[in-house]
Amino acid sequence: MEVKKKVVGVDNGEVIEQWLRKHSLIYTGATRHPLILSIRDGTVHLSAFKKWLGQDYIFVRAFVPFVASVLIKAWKESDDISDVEVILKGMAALNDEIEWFKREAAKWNIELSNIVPHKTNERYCRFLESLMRPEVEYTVAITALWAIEAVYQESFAHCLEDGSKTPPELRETCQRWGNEAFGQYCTTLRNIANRRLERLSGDLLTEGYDNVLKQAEVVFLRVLEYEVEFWNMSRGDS
Ligand SMILES: Cc1ncc(CNC=O)c(N)n1
Repeated sequence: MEVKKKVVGVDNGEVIEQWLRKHSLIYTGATRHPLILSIRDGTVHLSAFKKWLGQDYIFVRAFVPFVASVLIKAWKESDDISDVEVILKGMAALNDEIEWFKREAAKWNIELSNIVPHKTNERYCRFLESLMRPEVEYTVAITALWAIEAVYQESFAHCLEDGSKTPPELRETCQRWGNEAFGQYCTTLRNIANRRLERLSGDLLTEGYDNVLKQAEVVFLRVLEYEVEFWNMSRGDS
């Protein structure tokens, strides 16, 4: 039996909000990357956009089994049955997304079957694979899922804000992740992650509680690093 002790009277705010303050530099690096800023100001090189599109299709194909693994963890470990439904809706959206990638690639004359995964992409996909292991706690995995989605949501929403000069032919791409419903999905994921992380913060006597909290923070930071590298790769910096 798990022994738990909730610390009362201690409230440092929500864990993720604390991390966002603590790691704001790297978070901004991932969500306001020069590639995103160039889309927003209309100076983006279409070669960079096309490179991103082809590589991201490969990434998303690997992302599907990762999300499936989070779904399994939610089913096994979550204290709230609605988590499974939230993740299932996310998976359903990925089904549409894969079809969208195929249509978008055809529009740009990109042959998806010929795309060779870039080293940076392979590293990120291997990282996802490491998070699929059963030993990785649900709390850690859902934190990663939130972070991965949030970076895209914040990045592409920025390209749609008033005053942005995003080229018309790229607006649909920005809409895909920058739209309100996707923003809502990310907020729901963050709430789930916060709920799980806060439970850990309170569970002083649960064995390894601080360990899982640390693991989740490290995974959050790794996601941000991989996202920055992914943008860099698309610009041809690596
Ligand atoms: C590299 C990367 N990060 C996050 C996302 C957004 N999630 C699913 O589409 C993505 N497509 N690609």
